[in-house]
Amino acid sequence: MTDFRQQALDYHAFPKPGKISVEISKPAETAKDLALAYSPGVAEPVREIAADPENAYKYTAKGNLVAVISNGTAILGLGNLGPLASKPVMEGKALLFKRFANLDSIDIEVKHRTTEEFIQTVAAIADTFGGINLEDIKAPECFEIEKALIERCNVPVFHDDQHGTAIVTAAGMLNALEVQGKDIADSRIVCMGAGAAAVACMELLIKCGAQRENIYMLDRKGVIHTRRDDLNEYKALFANNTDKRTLEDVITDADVFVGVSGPDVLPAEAVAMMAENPVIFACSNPDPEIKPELAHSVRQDLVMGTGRSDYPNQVNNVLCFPFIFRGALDVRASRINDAMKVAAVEAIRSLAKEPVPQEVLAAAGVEALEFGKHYVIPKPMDPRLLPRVARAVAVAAVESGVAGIELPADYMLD
Ligand SMILES: NC(=O)C1=CN([C@@H]2O[C@H](COP(=O)(O)OP(=O)(O)OC[C@H]3O[C@@H](n4cnc5c(N)ncnc54)[C@H](OP(=O)(O)O)[C@@H]3O)[C@@H](O)[C@H]2O)C=CC1
Ligand SMILES: CC(=O)C(=O)O
Ligand SMILES: [Mg+2]
Repeated sequence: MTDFRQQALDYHAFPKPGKISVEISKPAETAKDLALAYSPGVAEPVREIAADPENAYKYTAKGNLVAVISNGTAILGLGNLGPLASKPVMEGKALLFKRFANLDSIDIEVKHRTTEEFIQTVAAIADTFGGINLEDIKAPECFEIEKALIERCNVPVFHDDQHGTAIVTAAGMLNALEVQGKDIADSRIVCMGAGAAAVACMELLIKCGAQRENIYMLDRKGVIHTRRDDLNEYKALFANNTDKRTLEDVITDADVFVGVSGPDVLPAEAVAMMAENPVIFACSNPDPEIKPELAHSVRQDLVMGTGRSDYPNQVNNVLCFPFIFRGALDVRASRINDAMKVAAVEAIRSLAKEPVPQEVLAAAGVEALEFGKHYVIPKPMDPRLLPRVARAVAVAAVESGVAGIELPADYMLD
């Protein structure tokens, strides 16, 4: 473990600190090149953009550029460690945007006093980018921030911990329940955590057929129920009219556990109390709500997922955010709406049922992958995710009327 810690630190430190860099995309060698790139040539696109802001897509990198913006208040499951400490995660998201969707991305960590100050800061720089990916901003502020920025910005604003997580969780959950022979409409769901990811995941599962009254959500104080007087408006949406108060109360006969809270909060004894053929998505990063080895030690009939790359069934928003932004930017969508999110769920979900190419098996370090308990969701390095998800999202944007341009001919047809 210490060895892995040192490997991770060395990976970030050498040969050059950090994980991203900026490269130039035009010749800049000769006096003529510089005259075009800078003075006097640069004045021409300036005038064009001043005359029509849409020309920024034609003459600058805007259309392929996503800002990853955080204030570091909910860094993975590590908590509120401040903006600067979030920088490795945000650089990591930028790396993933580039690696999986060839989107240029830059991380921006914002120090602020009030929520309004954060909103104003982001709104003021939004036009520079084709889209804004908000990351690791804690609840409940994240809800107000995202809503305000969607209203104020002309480019798509997407809080990844809410919607990226929800899309991937829904895709994996629908498949996991299918494998377990269960219907989401009848499934009893326990959600540990009541923040950004939890609220969005449960709202999307409801859109996918789950019954709100079958959901038991818990925060640090236990079950969220109608007689609590300390609930914010987002938790209140999940207040259950129940006498159940503890994890043990609600986990008995539960079909599903979704963990978007913190490490090691699901004991093995609780896993043993779940219904037959349960689904556990322990998504907290880097340490899940229960280690897969421990969960499997008490029962074999599980579908088990975590947020990590080193176990089967990685339920992680990396399966969504690069591809949903690719599709959204390619048709200049003004926002990422529900139709686009549902399209992403279906595209991710259906890919897991197809044969897996050899290159994906090799990258995953396994000999075989087949739809079933240990493979309910595609691997992030599956190259089919880009065309499938981006196309589904772009088509949905066009059909739902939020696209700024038509779908390019033959867009992402594989
Ligand atoms: N796999 C994935 O793709 C993703 C995973 N996550 C994970 O989900 C977790 C939450 O992230 P996010 O929603 O953004 O953060 P938030 O800060 O918005 O919410 C955290 C929530 O978890 C609850 N919580 C924290 N610790 C415990 C505990 N010990 N017992 C019960 N509840 C607890 C908090 O309770 P209270 O309200 O009482 O403070 C709060 O409701 C993180 O671990 C993160 O890594 C998030 C996004 C994506
Ligand atoms: C994966 C992710 O975004 C998180 O754990 O916060
Ligand atoms: Mg996150």
